[in-house]
Amino acid sequence: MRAWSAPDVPPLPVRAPEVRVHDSATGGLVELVPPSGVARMYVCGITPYDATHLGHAATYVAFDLLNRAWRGAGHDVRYVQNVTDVDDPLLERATATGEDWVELAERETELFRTDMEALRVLPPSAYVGAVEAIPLVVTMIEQLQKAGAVYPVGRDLYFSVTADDTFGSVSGWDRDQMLAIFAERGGDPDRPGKRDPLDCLLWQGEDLEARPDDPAWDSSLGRGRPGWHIECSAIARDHLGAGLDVQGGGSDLVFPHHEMSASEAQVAEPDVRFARAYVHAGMVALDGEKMSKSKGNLELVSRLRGQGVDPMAIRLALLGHHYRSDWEWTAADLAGAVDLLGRLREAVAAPTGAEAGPVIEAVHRALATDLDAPAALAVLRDWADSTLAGAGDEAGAGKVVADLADAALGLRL
Ligand SMILES: Nc1ncnc2c1ncn2[C@@H]1O[C@H](COS(=O)(=O)NC(=O)[C@@H](N)CS)[C@@H](O)[C@H]1O
Ligand SMILES: [Zn+2]
Repeated sequence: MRAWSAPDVPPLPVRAPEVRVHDSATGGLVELVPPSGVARMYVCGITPYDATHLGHAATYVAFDLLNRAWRGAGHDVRYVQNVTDVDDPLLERATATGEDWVELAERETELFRTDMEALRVLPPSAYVGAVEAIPLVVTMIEQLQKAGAVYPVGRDLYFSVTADDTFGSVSGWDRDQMLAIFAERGGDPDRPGKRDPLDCLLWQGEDLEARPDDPAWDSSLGRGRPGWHIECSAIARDHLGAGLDVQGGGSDLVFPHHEMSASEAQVAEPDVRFARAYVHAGMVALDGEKMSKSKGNLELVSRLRGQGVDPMAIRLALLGHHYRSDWEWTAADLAGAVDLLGRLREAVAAPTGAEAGPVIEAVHRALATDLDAPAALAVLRDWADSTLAGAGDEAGAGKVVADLADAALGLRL
């Protein structure tokens, strides 16, 4: 599947330090020096409807910071992202709005691409849809069958979580916590015939009585469609190989999605840990509740853009919050970002300014420390304030700071 066009990344005169990020599995900071020299990151993509809300945008900007921090430290990055272009929530939305589910997915994926371009998010090297990945999914399920980790319930196939003795190591949750949230996030703990309530769906067999409108594909497993978690295990393994550096997404994916994806991949490739770090972005709320499609409390990037809001002001507002924090989107947030954007642009346009060298070093250090964009913005704001107050006489400082803001933060000033 086509990704989107890449913004240019201006070269900087100095190399950034190696980046350390918080790993959900260990609860600590992990230094992400890619052993293979090429950083490999899988970030879960959208389920293409109600795109691109500001929660989506905040999460993809967060991983864009990691992508840029790796590049700033001199590493190439192989970044893979999926599109969950077949799954229950998408089919339900298509039915509810009377749309063809394929057209809905294509339209919303295209809107997402244009929003990512406007926000200057670097595109993935591979952008893979669940539908196009069905052969990869079937192959991985066949491997899991050989490992004895698959069993049927009716027409469907389930993954047996007891097949993986590291199950639970991504979230660190105990069974009660898992059981409490599993049903809310797509699980079916109470389905009769399952060996363990936490076992998850791998393949949903076609059932023309119960779900006559559902799409289905022929496979060695029979006619059906893939479950959610296995899609990411299979796409990541195929496009990045086992032992990738980061599996990423919003914090609502820690369990069951990333736990199950890792377990399935690890049973398929027992000797290698699926990812060296599991990185999760906080939840953005609106009107007091997490922005979510089911609640419909959404602010869309495209709506703001349609109102003439500069996408760089949207990006700046997102960067003002630490990527792991949960926070509330407000109009005041955006207004503050519009104002700061104006000040930064005025300062970098000044013929001389305060010394740029220390700004590069401080911004790089902030981002290398768990992607601390708010700290990086404070450095830029201080530089702009002193430059606009007439301090410093370094000719060309503005150009250097503008290149830094672009390369490290994706902000085109
Ligand atoms: N309110 C929110 N704040 C921050 N991130 C969010 C929010 N809502 C969703 N996300 C993140 O946005 C990404 C896409 O979410 S999604 O459209 O629901 N799609 C999925 O979660 C699956 N397609 C992943 S394979 C996920 O990483 C999710 O965690
Ligand atoms: Zn995923």
